[in-house]
Amino acid sequence: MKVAVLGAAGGIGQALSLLLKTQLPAGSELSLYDVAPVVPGVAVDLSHIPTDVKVQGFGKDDLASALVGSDIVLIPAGVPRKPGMDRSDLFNMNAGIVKNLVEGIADNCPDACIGIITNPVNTTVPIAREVLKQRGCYNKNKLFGVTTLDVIRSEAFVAELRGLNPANVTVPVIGGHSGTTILPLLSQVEGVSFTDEEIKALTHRIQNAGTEVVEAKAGGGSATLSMGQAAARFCLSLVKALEGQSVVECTYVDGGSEHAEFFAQPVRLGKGGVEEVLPYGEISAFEKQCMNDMLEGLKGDIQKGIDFVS
Ligand SMILES: NC(=O)C1=CN([C@@H]2O[C@H](COP(=O)(O)OP(=O)(O)OC[C@H]3O[C@@H](n4cnc5c(N)ncnc54)[C@H](O)[C@@H]3O)[C@@H](O)[C@H]2O)C=CC1
Ligand SMILES: O=C([O-])CC(=O)C(=O)O
Repeated sequence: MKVAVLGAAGGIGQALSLLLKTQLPAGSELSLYDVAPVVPGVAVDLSHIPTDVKVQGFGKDDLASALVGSDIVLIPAGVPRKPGMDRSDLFNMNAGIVKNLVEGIADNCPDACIGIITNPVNTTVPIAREVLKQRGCYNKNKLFGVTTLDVIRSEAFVAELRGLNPANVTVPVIGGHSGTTILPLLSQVEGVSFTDEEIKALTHRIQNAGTEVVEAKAGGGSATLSMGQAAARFCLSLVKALEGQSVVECTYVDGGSEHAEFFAQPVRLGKGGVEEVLPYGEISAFEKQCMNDMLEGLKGDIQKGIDFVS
């Protein structure tokens, strides 16, 4: 199994690469690419950890070598938010970065599963689709917006509120990955009930958790460590799936929803990537209202990505 991380020298990239160096199956290869000159050093540093995962670093002119033979490509390359910015404010900087990197994927490892982390995810994933379509190698079962951070935050916050072990808490999160498009299905958390006030407050906290980190970091960036963990969880699920196990994760995918062209919901992963987009089940009246209120915004985010490429 070969996993490439594009943007590997950044805050997310380094945390993610560390987790993958210690948790990928024995015999895997980890390929680290970044335009920052420190990337070979990140690879050397990680290579001193005694696990059976081979790490190689690639600088800005070596994208092709970094990508060739990859089964999974994760993209956390790009600029993070500062206080006062929305994720959509990152579009001007990050849209072109994602477009270029996905062109590289199309040219060098067109069959790889691609996990997009770069914000605004609601828009960068449609950009990736349009690029892959233009290059004639689009497989909707292999393109994912990584929304796992919304899931792990929901698990952490629910467990914290009810004094539970987070390992035993599961919360599906559907929709997109910004503000009100993030829709945690708290009505589906097993064995736990909430008052209407708790539901409102928790939903708001989950939707604004990225901003909570951005403000706490006071200009020093956005979530990197929790995102590293979230991306590692998603990647390791994908590895298991490609090896033949059936695994379910919530992720932002193409074509599985009546609501919007791209939509995050539970997906059964297998050898071919997405095996089945699962129904998200019954939702509460509050969740239905939240969904209706956010759909227009989500569709606008998606269209912006399509327009960028065409
Ligand atoms: N999907 C999600 O849930 C989350 C997404 N993010 C997003 O992830 C992105 C990265 O965040 P951080 O790691 O905190 O930023 P960072 O600034 O620490 O790292 C970004 C890295 O990308 C590299 N880079 C820039 N242009 C590149 C290119 N063309 N090719 C390869 N590498 C390139 C930079 O050199 C840098 O090392 C941001 O867009 C951020 O908004 C952040 C948190 C959660
Ligand atoms: O909020 C941000 O800019 C980064 C992000 O996507 C998150 O932490 O969920």
